[in-house]
Amino acid sequence: MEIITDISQPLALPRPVVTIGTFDGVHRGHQAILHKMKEIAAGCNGSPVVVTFHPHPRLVLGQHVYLLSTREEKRVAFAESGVAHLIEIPFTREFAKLSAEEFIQLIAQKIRPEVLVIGYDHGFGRDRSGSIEHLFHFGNTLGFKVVQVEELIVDRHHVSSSVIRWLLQEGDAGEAARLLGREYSISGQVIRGNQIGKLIGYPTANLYVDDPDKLIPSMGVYASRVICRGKLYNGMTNIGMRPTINAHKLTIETNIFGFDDDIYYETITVKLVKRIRNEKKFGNLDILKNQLRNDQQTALEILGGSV
Ligand SMILES: Cc1cc2nc3c(=O)[nH]c(=O)nc-3n(C[C@H](O)[C@H](O)[C@H](O)COP(=O)(O)O)c2cc1C
Ligand SMILES: Nc1ncnc2c1ncn2[C@@H]1O[C@H](COP(=O)(O)OP(=O)(O)O)[C@@H](O)[C@H]1O
Repeated sequence: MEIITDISQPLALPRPVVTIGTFDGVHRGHQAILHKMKEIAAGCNGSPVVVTFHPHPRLVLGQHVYLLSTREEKRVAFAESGVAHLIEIPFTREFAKLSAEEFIQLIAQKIRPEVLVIGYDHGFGRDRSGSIEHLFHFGNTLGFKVVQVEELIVDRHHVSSSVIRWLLQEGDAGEAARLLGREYSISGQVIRGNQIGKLIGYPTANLYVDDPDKLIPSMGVYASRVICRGKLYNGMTNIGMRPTINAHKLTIETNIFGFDDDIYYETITVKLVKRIRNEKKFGNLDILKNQLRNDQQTALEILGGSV
């Protein structure tokens, strides 16, 4: 996948079939759009092109939001979905001032789309004032076809980035995964903790998350899967303050099943499968250790397999 971050000059992409959006999470609704785009591109010997923005427009416009995907995660999701060219427009306050018409003219001049595939609620240009009706109109005058993709509903939820954010902030990792089309994942470097994990027989890899805007789901204990050194393991993850050891900082820590090695400063990815319970304050480390044994059992029932 080619990544383009400069559209000051016209691009010469072969028969571009284009979609435009912020695509936070690259969830099942987004995937339906990407699928349609690829299908159309395959039918006309065209190339699937995604136009997105970085940083996320809401962050630039001062409406803070915790995001489902980092820039890198979004890139990986697009590449895996078969996108040929990814155009990441640097989003600035200046850029946000473009009217709907100016924005679409810019896209038409620099990218020359043959087809524009768009979601059901797409708003573009200043204050998202451009609607799908505008697009059909501009398509006619600027010479591209517009295809709209229907809204996707999964388990009675409208699939949208904000619904998935809400589910994760409620701790419902299972339902979030259904809407995302994959488990919600967090990647980071393994850092040192208080060395209590090994002492009680459950070493935990503590994650340092580099991106301050990455959404951290609600505190609690989760059944998880872990990518470590290129392999997938079962595990259990605690997101919390660890009241039992009187710690005061939010940590994300994972006991990886069937694994025993030093992975300090290595990067791992934790995929949250399902929430097991709330974090609690236990009277002593022995009681916590018993609880961890039960958690491991519960996690294995959810994940299937053995330690
Ligand atoms: C699956 C799991 C569940 C946990 N649940 C709790 C909990 O309910 N309460 C708590 O205080 N700490 C909990 N912890 C955190 C432990 O206190 C922590 O792993 C231990 O203090 C080791 O910390 P260290 O990695 O800094 O050495 C949990 C950890 C894991 C992996
Ligand atoms: N099965 C495992 N799961 C997680 N970490 C493991 C495992 N086996 C070994 N380790 C190593 O042990 C470290 C965690 O041990 P722990 O005593 O909890 O130390 P810390 O307090 O520094 O996290 C991890 O960072 C990793 O390097």
